[in-house]
Amino acid sequence: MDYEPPFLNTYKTLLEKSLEEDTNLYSMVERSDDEQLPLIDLERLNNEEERDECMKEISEAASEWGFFQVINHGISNEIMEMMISEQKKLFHEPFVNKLSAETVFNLSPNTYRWGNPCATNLTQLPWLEAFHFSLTDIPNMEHHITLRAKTKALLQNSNPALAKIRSRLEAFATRIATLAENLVEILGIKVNMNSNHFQENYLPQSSFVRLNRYPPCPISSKVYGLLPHSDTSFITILYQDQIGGLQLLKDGKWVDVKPNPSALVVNIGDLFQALSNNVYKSIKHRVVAAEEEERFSTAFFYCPFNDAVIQSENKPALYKKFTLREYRQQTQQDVNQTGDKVGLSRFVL
Ligand SMILES: O=C(O)CCC(=O)C(=O)O
Ligand SMILES: [Fe+2]
Repeated sequence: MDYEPPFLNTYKTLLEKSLEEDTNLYSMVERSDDEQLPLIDLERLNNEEERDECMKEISEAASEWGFFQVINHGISNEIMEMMISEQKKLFHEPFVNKLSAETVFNLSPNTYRWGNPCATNLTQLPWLEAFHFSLTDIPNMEHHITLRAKTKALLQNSNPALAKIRSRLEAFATRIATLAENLVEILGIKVNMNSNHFQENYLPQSSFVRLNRYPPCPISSKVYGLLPHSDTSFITILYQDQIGGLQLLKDGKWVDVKPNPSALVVNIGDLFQALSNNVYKSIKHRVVAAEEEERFSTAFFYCPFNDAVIQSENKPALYKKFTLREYRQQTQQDVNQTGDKVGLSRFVL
């Protein structure tokens, strides 16, 4: 198919080396079938009698699981379906169009990514392609298109999916940012932050929307769809299609996050774990590669601006204060040197 990134060709040497070993990546840590991820009905926040109980469930899920699902979250099925269908069209554009999207649409470098050019063995190779959009890039896409009005027809012919996705991204990001703001405010109250803390200190202009596609994978027991990781964000909100594959680590076992068409998955990121002094947990998660079917997910990473200072009000503080910029520099350095991001443990006092 002309839209598939050339995984097999590009990573031929890695594949040949590792195929000789008879390992199954997923049998190394046990899976748990009996754990049920909390499912929270946000409609209850609008009911005076149930509001407090609902807030309590949200913060308990964030500290016990670091993950929960929400329904009645205010983002209509229509918005989600339009986003996903546009996302599909985008990923089904010829591979060369996806590669040239950054230049044509004036996007930040590394918006489109696939695989891992630094992988030295198969376990470091995510079987994934993604568009990682900075929120500040989305309006610029329009600007750029307008500026090049004369060539617009040409652009739309060569890459109609990207020309159209801007409005879908905007509708999705605006609504999901409101949900993120409501959730962090609720979570913040439970760890003694005043209700405007996020608005006053972090103005989240540097949030991201990430569109993920997991291509069918002929060697699905040997690679991850997405490697085990924690998110850097305050919180992440994710919509996944019905294929399944997302798993989170709980008490040393991998737990499936079963798809639910009405639910969004919320998880705590590293920054909120630090800000809450470990009350809330940024939990490792991964995606299992699937053999037959492609899988789509859409993630919103609620992040502060780069110079925002992350420091907990709770005493005694467990982490040094740091800025998001410092955190990113450290994790990048660790990834380059060790292949792993290391993360918050670098900032422990
Ligand atoms: O695709 C998924 O289900 C998870 C995606 C994810 O964890 C991420 O993009 O950080
Ligand atoms: Fe993630």
